[in-house]
Amino acid sequence: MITLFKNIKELIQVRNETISFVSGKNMNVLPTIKNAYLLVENGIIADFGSMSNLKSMDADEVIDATGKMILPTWCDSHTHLVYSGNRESEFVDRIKGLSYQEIANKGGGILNSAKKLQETSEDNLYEQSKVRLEEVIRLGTGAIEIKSGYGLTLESELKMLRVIKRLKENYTVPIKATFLGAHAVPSEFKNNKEGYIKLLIEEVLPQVAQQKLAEYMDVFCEKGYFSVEDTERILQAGKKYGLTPKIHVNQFNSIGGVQAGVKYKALSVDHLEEMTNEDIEALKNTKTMPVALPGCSYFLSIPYTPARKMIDAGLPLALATDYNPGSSPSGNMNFVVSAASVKMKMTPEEAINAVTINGAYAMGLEKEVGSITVGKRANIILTKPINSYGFIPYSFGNPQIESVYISGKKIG
Ligand SMILES: N=CN[C@@H](CCC(=O)O)C(=O)O
Ligand SMILES: [Zn+2]
Repeated sequence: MITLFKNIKELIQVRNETISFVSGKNMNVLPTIKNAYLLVENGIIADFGSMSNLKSMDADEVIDATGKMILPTWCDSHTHLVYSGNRESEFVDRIKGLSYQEIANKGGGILNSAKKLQETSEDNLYEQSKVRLEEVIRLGTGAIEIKSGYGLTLESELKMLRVIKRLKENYTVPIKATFLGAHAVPSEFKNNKEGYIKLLIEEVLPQVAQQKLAEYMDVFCEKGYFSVEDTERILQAGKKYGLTPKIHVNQFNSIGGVQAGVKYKALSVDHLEEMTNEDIEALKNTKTMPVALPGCSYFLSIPYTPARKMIDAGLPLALATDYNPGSSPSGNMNFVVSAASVKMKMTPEEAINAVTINGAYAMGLEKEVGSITVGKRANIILTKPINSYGFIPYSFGNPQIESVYISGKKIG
């Protein structure tokens, strides 16, 4: 099957070769071709270039993209999309003045979601999760990472990971699974965190690895959750099973989680709302991708990751939704692009690089998605007629996507 997209007003994020990620000043460089064509063969990008170089050919399908733009789909490298129910009542509690931490201390928060998930059947959890996955694909997400971490028992963590596996089997978007057993200390272990860590290391991790249910592992390294020492122990245990870390750090406090991530060669360190100069220094010249989650900052009214300071210091940055019921109940990457520009002062070029090539790297998918490159999957966004790609962050809340193609097939 050959599909030709022709007369594309601007083809965005074109890279002749696969690159890992962009950092510092290069984040402000977004290569494009104006008046372009894109050729897709059997779901893979086969060719692209300027319309003036298009040779005559027999395509099975020709799509005239006059006035419209094409970009690679968004790469959402941090989500908790598999969850049960919602936490709307906590949202109302926060409106009335309680903080996220106060709600968590009262047994709400992650523990509230864990209780709901434990009481939900695997089939029902799958049904709830697939609705969210389909929704975010329609919003332009074409590769996604999903974490466990609302199970907090052997049985329920495995249940979550099996749901992620079923999503992988039934959808063609690339999905990466992350084991986040160390998301919170369950109430049964309230005064025995050590017991829970032992359970994770000695019982849950070996099962996750044996059943090949995750590519990555995560720890919520934060005051009141898991200390740097706990984090290092858990990462060390996961390393034995070949699980690469992608960790939650510096959401509320800078306690050394960034340094632990770098030490254990984490693929990414995520959140980073609180960053010291030492944290920024620690990330320099490493392969660990910093990931900012502006939806969480927006929803919890906490600081935004200091993107300007980090990029100006030469670091790369990826952006993701953190889609979860407590701190970011939205998987809309278009909002993330906009919030990054409006609130974090990232240029449209920086924001688009952060949600495409850098996002792909942050989940180990940079060879498959994240740019318009021959040989990559044809996971692409066709915009409505717009004047420039800067219109996407500018027109916040107004969808500029006309259609989404996954492996060359139009969705919906
Ligand atoms: N901070 C830790 N975990 C999630 C939120 C979990 C929740 O509140 O349910 C996050 O990334 O924001
Ligand atoms: Zn998260």
